[in-house]
Amino acid sequence: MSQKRIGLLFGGCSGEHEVSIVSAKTIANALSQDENRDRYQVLPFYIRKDGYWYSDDTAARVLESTTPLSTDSPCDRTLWQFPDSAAEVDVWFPVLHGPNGEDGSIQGLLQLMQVPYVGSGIVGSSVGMDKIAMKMAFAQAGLPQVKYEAVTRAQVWSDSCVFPKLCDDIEASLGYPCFVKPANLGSSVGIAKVRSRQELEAALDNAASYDRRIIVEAGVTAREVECAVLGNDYPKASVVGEITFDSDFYDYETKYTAGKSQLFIPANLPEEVIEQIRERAIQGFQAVDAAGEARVDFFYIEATGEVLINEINTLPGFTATSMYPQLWAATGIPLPELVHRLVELAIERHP
Ligand SMILES: Nc1ncnc2c1ncn2[C@@H]1O[C@H](COP(=O)(O)OP(=O)(O)OP(=O)(O)O)[C@@H](O)[C@H]1O
Ligand SMILES: C[C@@H](N)C(=O)O
Ligand SMILES: [Mg+2]
Ligand SMILES: [Mg+2]
Repeated sequence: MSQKRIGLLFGGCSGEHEVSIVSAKTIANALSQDENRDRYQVLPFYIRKDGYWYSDDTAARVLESTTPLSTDSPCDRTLWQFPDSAAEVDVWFPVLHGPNGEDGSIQGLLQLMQVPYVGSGIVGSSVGMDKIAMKMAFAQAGLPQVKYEAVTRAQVWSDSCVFPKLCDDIEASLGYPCFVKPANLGSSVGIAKVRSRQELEAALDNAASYDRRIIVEAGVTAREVECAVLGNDYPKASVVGEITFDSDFYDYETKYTAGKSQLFIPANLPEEVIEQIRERAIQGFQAVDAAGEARVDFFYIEATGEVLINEINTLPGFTATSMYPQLWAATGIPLPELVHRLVELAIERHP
């Protein structure tokens, strides 16, 4: 059996660049472990923060050191010249979180290349990434979620009385605390929990620096639970996991600093709640037309028994503190088997 060449794409023009490198390292190791050693040859492709592609030794060095390349030095290719070895890839494995990687951009490029790629297609990626579009799709599927308002950068950075009126409306409809988020990001980058008018104004201004689309959500006091999904047309849900932490919310530092959060897998929840979460994870996956992999995040409000869908991540993290691989390991699919299945699902979807 000849080895398949897996084009591992990581880095990217995204606020989650650093997380992507760490996730990609985990996946590269898993693709080279056990039976995967005979199945796959990993070709690393690193996308610098300014969009230039690097392969071979340079990409391998970034992966090994988990240190991004500086954008100060010029690249000897143009933005549209891909490394020659890109033509040798049998299956692409994007491990790019956030804008330009999880939002349908790279999926469009890979689709044009006519080479199978892991994960969601263009629609699933873009609808899953944009929290406003995602919530509309979830609402259409009848999935309960928090109350929210959609905002544009133009409203936030307007010269007139539009901005004060916008803040009045948010205060009236959502109250405090509320969460301000760039619509297209992840790892809590650009997210703020706000408790006052002054914080709201600052948070909207900050979110507008990341994205022209912004979402503001009513804050809930809830347990945070996550469920992993795997599959194409017949997706399966993993066991459910819970995250606890002492910080104000599950922010970037809490997510990626060892010891700042605790994961409980499986979550200690009533059986009917677990089943509801697993069912809704699959409904959320299908509502945005996701494929391959996704992690669906929920709020469980213990006092009322409500389960609210928070979001879907169509390119979930694979860092040491990330839930997706741990949820599958606890469900009986160890990491090398998981990445193998993801490659097989890519081939099934793009025969
Ligand atoms: N409406 C809300 N009420 C209470 N807490 C919230 C709310 N929205 C977000 N949070 C807090 O902020 C965290 C990050 O939110 P969210 O999952 O939407 O962001 P993200 O950047 O897409 O994260 P990731 O992709 O890394 O999971 C949540 O895990 C939770 O701790
Ligand atoms: C990578 C990060 N956005 C996650 O959802 O795990
Ligand atoms: Mg997310
Ligand atoms: Mg989340």
